[in-house]
Amino acid sequence: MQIIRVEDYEDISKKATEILLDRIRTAEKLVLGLATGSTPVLTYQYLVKDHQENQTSYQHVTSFNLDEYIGLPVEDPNSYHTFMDHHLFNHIDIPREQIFLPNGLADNQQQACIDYEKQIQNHGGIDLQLLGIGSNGHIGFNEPGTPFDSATHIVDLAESTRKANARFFDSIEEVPKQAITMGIGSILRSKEILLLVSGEKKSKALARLLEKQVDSQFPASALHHHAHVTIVADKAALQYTNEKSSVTQ
Ligand SMILES: N[C@@H]1[C@@H](O)[C@H](O)[C@@H](COP(=O)(O)O)O[C@@H]1O
Repeated sequence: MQIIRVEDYEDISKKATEILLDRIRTAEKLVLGLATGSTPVLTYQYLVKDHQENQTSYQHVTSFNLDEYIGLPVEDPNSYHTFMDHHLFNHIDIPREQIFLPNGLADNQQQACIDYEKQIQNHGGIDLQLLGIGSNGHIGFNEPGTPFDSATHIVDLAESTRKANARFFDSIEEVPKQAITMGIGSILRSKEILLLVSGEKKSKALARLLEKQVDSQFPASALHHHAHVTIVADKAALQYTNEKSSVTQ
């Protein structure tokens, strides 16, 4: 696990953009795993800016998002479909048919999970997975207790996760109670993982992750089972961490 320590959120986003652009520009074909939440927003803005200024192309990129709420129409402002269109897909040249998000509206949800997992595999797996982390250690929507070998599945969202995400909705009652998410196993099958952690509110979760105790009650700790994880974190997020030795400045 490589940890890149930077000053602040802006620098996290610049570093993440640099890593992503390196892969996007050098690969002949690339499968990106993408994340929602506030953390990657500025990274997406920088990717869009780069596309406008340097015409970096996404014609050869396929993307799979980590998760989606169950029951929100695709066009709902809070659906992750809308989030991704608004922050990234509407502004770059990725072909629409190469964009995949879990289907939160399927009649047969179990089948939708199986289909999503198959689609990822049919595209040769994810080359680079972008991740954020929840304060309780969730990755994607994999809440504490999720088996580390889980594939795409339906989850009941933790109250703490619904509360944290309520800021995007008019009230907590409107936050869906369920979501469809890539499993921890799906995430671990990615060839490379890039985890972005910003701010004081993630500092305890990051400190716990860097204790290196693997515990299913703390989903992000599964990342210790992966050989190629890069964490880009700012000073505020790293404030409880004494691991200066393993930190690249
Ligand atoms: N499903 C998403 C996660 O993929 C994200 O990593 C997490 C953290 O969000 P934020 O980046 O807003 O702190 O929130 C949501 O629950």
